[in-house]
Amino acid sequence: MLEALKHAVLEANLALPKHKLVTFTWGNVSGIDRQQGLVVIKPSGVPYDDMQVEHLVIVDLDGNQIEGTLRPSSDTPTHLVLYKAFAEIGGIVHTHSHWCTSWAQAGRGIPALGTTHADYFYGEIPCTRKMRAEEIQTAYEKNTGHVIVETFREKNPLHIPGVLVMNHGPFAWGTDADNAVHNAVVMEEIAKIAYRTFALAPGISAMDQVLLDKHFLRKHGANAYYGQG
Ligand SMILES: O=C(CO)[C@@H](O)[C@H](O)COP(=O)(O)O
Repeated sequence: MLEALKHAVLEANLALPKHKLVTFTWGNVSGIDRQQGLVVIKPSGVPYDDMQVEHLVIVDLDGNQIEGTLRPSSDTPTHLVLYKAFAEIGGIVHTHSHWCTSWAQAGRGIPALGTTHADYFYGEIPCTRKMRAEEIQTAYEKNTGHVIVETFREKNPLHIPGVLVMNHGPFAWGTDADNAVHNAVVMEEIAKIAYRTFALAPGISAMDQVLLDKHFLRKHGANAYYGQG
């Protein structure tokens, strides 16, 4: 069982440079086995070209390293906070993809401006608040997870499968590691399209709710293929 998850997480990590979402060793992908309470995650600092399944690290939800000789991703505590807070998700991606990271550095959420967005995100892709100095100086990665969870207090993480961490970059998630990468790719495309939309129409408002409903709910509502109700 865990072998299959390890291979799925490896493939998801290797998809990041293929989709040009990362440079060098930036970014990371994890997947969770909810029955065993174990998370498989990318090893820290390993070039994607060199990455093998035996390099992957397994941790429990308290962060104890269960398997693997390398250090787990430096963002592991963030992943673990999200797995504990969002019980429905099975995979998490963090990247420094250019367009999403630009919106995150500007501290701006990405409003829903068109159907490309509406097919995957049921409203604005939010940006977290700025982290306080003491949050950064103590348990930075864990607190990054906490500000994401705080941002989603009134939101369904399956309806908005991603977030922009202010001054940092995007995190995306999904039903598994592969779905999380899919959402990360879509998020980057949406960020690029939205930037260009604002360049053409600076004062533009978010799309009408009726069109947002139509597109999101026909793809993710009850009985939809993706089953994300
Ligand atoms: O957020 C960051 C750096 O700002 C991370 O994405 C690193 O770029 C990758 O760290 P490892 O997963 O290799 O530890």
